Amino acid sequence: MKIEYRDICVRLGGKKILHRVNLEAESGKITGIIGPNGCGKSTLLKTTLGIYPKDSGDIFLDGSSLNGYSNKQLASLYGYVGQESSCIFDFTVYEIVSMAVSTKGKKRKRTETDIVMDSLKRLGIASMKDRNIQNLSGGERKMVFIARAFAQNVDTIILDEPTNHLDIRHQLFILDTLKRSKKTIIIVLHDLRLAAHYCDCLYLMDQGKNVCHGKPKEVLKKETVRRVFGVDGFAFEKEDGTLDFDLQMN
Ligand SMILES: Nc1ncnc2c1ncn2[C@@H]1O[C@H](COP(=O)(O)OP(=O)(O)OP(=O)(O)O)[C@@H](O)[C@H]1O
Repeated sequence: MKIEYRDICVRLGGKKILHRVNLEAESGKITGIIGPNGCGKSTLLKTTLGIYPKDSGDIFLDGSSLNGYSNKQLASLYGYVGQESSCIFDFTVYEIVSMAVSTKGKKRKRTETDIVMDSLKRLGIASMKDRNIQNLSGGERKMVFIARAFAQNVDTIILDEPTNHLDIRHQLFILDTLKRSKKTIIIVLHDLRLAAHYCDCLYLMDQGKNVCHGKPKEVLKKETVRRVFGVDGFAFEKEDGTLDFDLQMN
């Protein structure tokens, strides 16, 4: 599915946070959102689910406006993995993931157990199924919430810094899993190396506005990186054709 954010304006606590932000996420591609702390990345994602109301602007799914959809309807359209992965209730990993499996109005060939276990296996955490979510580490919890997004069995997954709390092996594993899924992925990333390597398209934001977008090599140019992040770095193509990011540290 293709998602388009058109001219999204958001005001929070009387302050304008997003100023006519645009974004298009193509079907089956990974679209990354990057930008300094506080520039509005999470706010944009939260408008997708109606967590924050829009002042103006609209979001379209495959060309149809989602204006007027309830938060519940919006939540059923996307898998969402927020920054927070804490849970105050005593649920097992299995129970958390099973909450995403919708039984309403769908004739399913697979049982709830199949769907939950497939999602846990996909994330390599099937052995944790009976553990209390509260007793897991931050990284383990993050994996559970990503498994839950897969169990929802929707075309689009939206993730806010999913690599947060994960060790480097799991960061790569998660991004490889998302890439292989061929779903429409919108992802906020801080690590510009991961953004350059894994994203098909990047949107750079600053101070609640779009700065530029395009292929990682076009966005992560030396001048742009210096202007927006205040550091020296740039994306470059390696011999095998994949992209990397060179951060110069003095
Ligand atoms: N509920 C809220 N009420 C008032 N201001 C808010 C609220 N949520 C976020 N903000 C402000 O909106 C701005 C954008 O925040 P947001 O969390 O979207 O940034 P971000 O780009 O995701 O940052 P980070 O990279 O640090 O996660 C910040 O200045 C933040 O303080």
